[in-house]
Amino acid sequence: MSITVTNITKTFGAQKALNQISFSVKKGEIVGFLGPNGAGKSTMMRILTTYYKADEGEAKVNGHDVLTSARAVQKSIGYLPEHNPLYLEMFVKEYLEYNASVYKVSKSRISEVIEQTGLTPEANKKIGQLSKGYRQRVGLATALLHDPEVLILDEPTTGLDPNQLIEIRKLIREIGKEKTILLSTHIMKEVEAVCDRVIIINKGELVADKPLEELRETEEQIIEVEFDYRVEEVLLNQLPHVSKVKNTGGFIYEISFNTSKDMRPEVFDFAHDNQLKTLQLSRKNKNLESLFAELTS
Ligand SMILES: Nc1ncnc2c1ncn2[C@@H]1O[C@H](COP(=O)(O)OP(=O)(O)OP(=O)(O)O)[C@@H](O)[C@H]1O
Repeated sequence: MSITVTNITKTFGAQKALNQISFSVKKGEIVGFLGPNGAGKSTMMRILTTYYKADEGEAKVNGHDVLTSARAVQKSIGYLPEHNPLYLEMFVKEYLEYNASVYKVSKSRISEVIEQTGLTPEANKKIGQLSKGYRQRVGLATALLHDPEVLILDEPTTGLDPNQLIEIRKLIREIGKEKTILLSTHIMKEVEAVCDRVIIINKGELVADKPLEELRETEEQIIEVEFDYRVEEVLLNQLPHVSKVKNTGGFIYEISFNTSKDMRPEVFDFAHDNQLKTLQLSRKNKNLESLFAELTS
């Protein structure tokens, strides 16, 4: 395992930012760490990168304990913090050389990461002159300098325009062929585009840990229907394959079914048989977005 987290708890004053969190990340996996604002994502990442100490529990990176072997953990990890701190007055190459000297990294490695992160045309520019997307590349290049096995990326695409977003995601996928990556984000599309697995946390609690493949293959579908009058939920629960019925306001219902068969005609017939009018009817497959909404609302 590249990362193992066991029952980690972290409290700030009276607030529990993380409560008994456990998960692991296998070598070579790209795992999305998803959660609403304040869920505890950055706190978990700071514990893994040895910036914060947990109150309870154990965390290991490449088998090294974050508390007792902090140096070995730092050597194994490349970290791109949420607010990527860069010296805007420095030239790209100069900045990487400066960081390389801290890590005692060879000159040839600097050229390697410049090429790998697509920075070659910008290498002689000042960081302050770069677009946000290229500044993120500088952050990624810095995180990669000492050739760590594990990368921890805290919201790496925040504030990027749609083109830069695609480019950076492509780059992360490329890097992910060789490294283990834990990547935090608010963006579900990002997880779907880049990750093998998703971990969702909400208010410091782990609420889901699922392979993306499982979500893609799910047979669950949700039908949103609006009738012209109130319906008892017990009646809707009698429809075949129903797993859940939820009134989302007014006479609108969200009905979940466990089947790949299109259930819209059944719902339509149900309305007709019960002298109801169907004002609107739509079907969506259960995806990461609906799972996230269900688990964090
Ligand atoms: N150094 C700190 N001192 C006090 N409270 C903190 C500190 N760091 C984090 N917190 C609190 O812990 C909770 C979790 O914060 P964290 O930054 O880990 O969330 P997050 O999931 O990364 O959020 P976001 O998506 O907004 O970046 C928040 O309520 C935050 O205010």
